[in-house]
Amino acid sequence: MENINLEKKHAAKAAAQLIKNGMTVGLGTGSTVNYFLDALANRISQENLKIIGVTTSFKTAGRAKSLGITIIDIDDAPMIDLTVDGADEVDCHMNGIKGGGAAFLMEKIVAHNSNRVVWIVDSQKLHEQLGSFPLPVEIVPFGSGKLITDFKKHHLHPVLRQRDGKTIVTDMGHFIVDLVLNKIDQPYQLGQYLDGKIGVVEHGLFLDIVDEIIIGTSAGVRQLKRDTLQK
Ligand SMILES: O=C[C@H](O)[C@H](O)[C@H](O)COP(=O)(O)O
Repeated sequence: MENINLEKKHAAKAAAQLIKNGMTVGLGTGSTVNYFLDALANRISQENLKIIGVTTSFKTAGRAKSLGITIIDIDDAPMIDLTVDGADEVDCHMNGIKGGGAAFLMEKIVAHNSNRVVWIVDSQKLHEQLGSFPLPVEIVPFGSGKLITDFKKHHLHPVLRQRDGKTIVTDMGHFIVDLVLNKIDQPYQLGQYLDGKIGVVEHGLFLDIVDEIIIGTSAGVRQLKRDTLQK
C-alpha cells in the first residue's frame, strides 16, 4: 500500500507540472486525483497561478474548494484545456475502465469536453486486457430491477452497488451496477450494446478518450502517449 501511494503521488506530481498559468483544468475524482489536487494547489499558491477548475464529482468540488482552487460550472467554461483524472484499469491500447468511485458519468462528460485528457495511475492498474475490474454501469432507478434481470440473461453478471446494505446513489441521482466479467474480449461491441440499452445512462468503458497516461513507479513515472501508440 505504501508503494502504491508513492506511485500515485509520483504520477500526480508529474501531472501537476503539465498545468500552465491561465488554464481551465478538468479535475477528476479518486484517491490519485486527490494527490493531484494537493500538488496543483501547491503550485497555484507558490507560483501565483491563475487556474480555474471544472469538477467531476461533489467530492472533488468540496476538496478543490477547501484547497483554495477556483471552480466553475462546466457550462460556464468556454473550454477545458486539460483534464487530469484517475482510472481503475488501463490496457495496452490506452483504453480504460473508470467508475470505482461512482463518478464516471460526470468524468466522461468533462473528458469529452476537454482539449486533452491525462490519466494518472499506479502500476497495478495496467493490464493486458480490460475486465478484471468490474465494469460500472450507471442506470436509472426506475425499472432498474428489470434491467438487472436483462443483464443476467445476457450473462453480464450484474451486481447492484451497495454499501452497508443501502443502494448507492450517484451525484446525478442514479444507481450503479457492476458487471463482473473478468475479461472483456470486445470492449467496443460491449460499449455499443450498453449505449443502446434503455435505462442505461452511461458505462465506465472509456475508449479512445485519453491522450496520455502517466504511470507512477517507485522511482518516478513513465508515460504512454496516444500519438506514439502502435495500432
Ligand atoms: O469513479 C471514480 C473514478 O473513475 C476514479 O478516477 C477511479 O475510480 C480511480 O480512482 P483511484 O485513483 O482512487 O484508484
